[in-house]
Amino acid sequence: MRRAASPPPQLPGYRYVSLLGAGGFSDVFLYEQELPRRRVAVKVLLAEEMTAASRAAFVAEANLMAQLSNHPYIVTIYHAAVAGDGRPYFAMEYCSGPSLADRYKQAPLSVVEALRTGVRLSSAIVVAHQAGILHRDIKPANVLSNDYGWPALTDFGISSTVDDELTASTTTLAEALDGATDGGTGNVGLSVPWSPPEMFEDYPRPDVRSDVFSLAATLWTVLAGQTPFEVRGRPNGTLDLIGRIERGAITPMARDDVPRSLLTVLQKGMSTDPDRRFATAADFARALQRVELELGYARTELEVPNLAIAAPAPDHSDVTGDETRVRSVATIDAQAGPAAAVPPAEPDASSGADETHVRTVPRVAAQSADATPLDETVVRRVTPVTDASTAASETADTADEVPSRQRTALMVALGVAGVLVIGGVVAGIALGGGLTPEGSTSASPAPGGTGQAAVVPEAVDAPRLVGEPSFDTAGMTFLVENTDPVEGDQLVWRISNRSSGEPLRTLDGDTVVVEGVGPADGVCVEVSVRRAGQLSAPLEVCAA
Ligand SMILES: Nc1ncnc2c1ncn2[C@@H]1O[C@H](COP(=O)(O)OP(=O)(O)OP(=O)(O)O)[C@@H](O)[C@H]1O
Repeated sequence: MRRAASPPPQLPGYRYVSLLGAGGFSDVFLYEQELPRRRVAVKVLLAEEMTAASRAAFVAEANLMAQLSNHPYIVTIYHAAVAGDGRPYFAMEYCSGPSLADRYKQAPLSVVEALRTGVRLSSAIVVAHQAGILHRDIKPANVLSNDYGWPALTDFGISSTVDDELTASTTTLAEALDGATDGGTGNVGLSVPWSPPEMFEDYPRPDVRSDVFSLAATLWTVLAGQTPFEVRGRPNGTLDLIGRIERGAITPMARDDVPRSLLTVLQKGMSTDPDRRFATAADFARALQRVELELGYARTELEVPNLAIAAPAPDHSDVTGDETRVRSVATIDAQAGPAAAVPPAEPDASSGADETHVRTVPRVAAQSADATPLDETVVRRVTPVTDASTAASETADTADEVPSRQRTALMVALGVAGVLVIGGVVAGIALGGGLTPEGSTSASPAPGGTGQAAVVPEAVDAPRLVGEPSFDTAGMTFLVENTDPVEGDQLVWRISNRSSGEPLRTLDGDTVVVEGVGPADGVCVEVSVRRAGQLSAPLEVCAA
């Protein structure tokens, strides 16, 4: 149940106009800024939520949004301060149009608009992921629209959640259910309809694919006019929804103008198994673009500044045989930037096909997608990886560590205004780059807007290769050694040059086996030591 709004604070330089909405921890008001004169939305933390943790989370939300604010499809933050009554607030772009939730409840979106919106939102998500930020609460209500009708992603309140805040707002599932028995309109379960199944684990490990799921579920919702796991005429309480989400029981779309290819893309985006989803939001966007081309619509550009994303090989995996084959999408142009972005490492044509290249990647600063020379030494972007994020990437091989879904033990954290949050710290992410050298500085700040103090850890030595890689029917095999082991260390690896979004796997032992890889496949593997959430510089082993 929505509470009464708090009184709007007196803000020097701003004149209060009206209430825009009341959230769980904050109110949002419309003000008129005097200079420059414009309308702004001001989000104010509630007086009763002024714990250190809530304040930190609030500041973190402002910082995360500010970090992404230049993006055309992310709400712009203008200013943050503390009001005279002691409440922190931030002023942001006023989005005068309806949210996607308002829209779809009025009438489902047309296919062309859903596609365009999907690509635009994907670009916002790509940029967030590139900066190491998972949104974690993508849903129609968090997609506002501005004066031009463009979508504007907002509400990074969950993204910035820190441990303390979760502690402060954690309750049991039973308590949560009290407020969420009506299929997504309850006080607590508002985000359940768009949440991926991994969020219902005892120890959720969301990663970029979790945001892909929520994005696909959001598009499904605006097309269907209802959430994807809701069944009209049947109970749609939180447990009903969670059960269907875990089973992947998407309710068939009750309209016949949505092409099968689009349904297939959205279904793939909502796969129960994260490995079966699109690996990145960019991949998801490309699939939507292919549908646009298939239908003869103009392709919506993916607005990802200064980042060239190589065109995928034509991907027909998400279309079925009885439909029009889609054309592959050309390379998404980089915005004007200082230099070309760094393509994935190519096998060196000058070297023998059977040669195996082994090199330790030097410690480098994280690089934005610009100005990186294509030389032999450093050829990949590096993005921040936190312990939570790296764990998040380990979908396959951490099953032993993660108890199976035990709903009775499931603890549910209540986020702002009924958002269901399950999980711990802000999840940073690894996206399309190499493993992050521990201690490297980052062009894109790590998800440091969490309100947590930055810690500069001790350097962790890269592992070393023992002997030479060998190849047999199993694939490529090689041995690595943690040269300076500390209790709790783990070796982690992933293929580094195949596509963005390759999962990071924990090595059980010291032998890396890359299945199905032959000596001439040009596959590179990076191996790092993970210690207390930090990764060493990677050892890179390439079959080229
Ligand atoms: N920039 C904005 N322009 C216009 N309206 C806004 C803006 N930001 C938020 N609102 C409105 O204010 C209300 C609350 O905003 P928001 O969702 O960010 O708060 P919250 O406390 O995080 O809520 P929730 O618990 O739903 O996440 C919503 O109805 C939203 O539509």
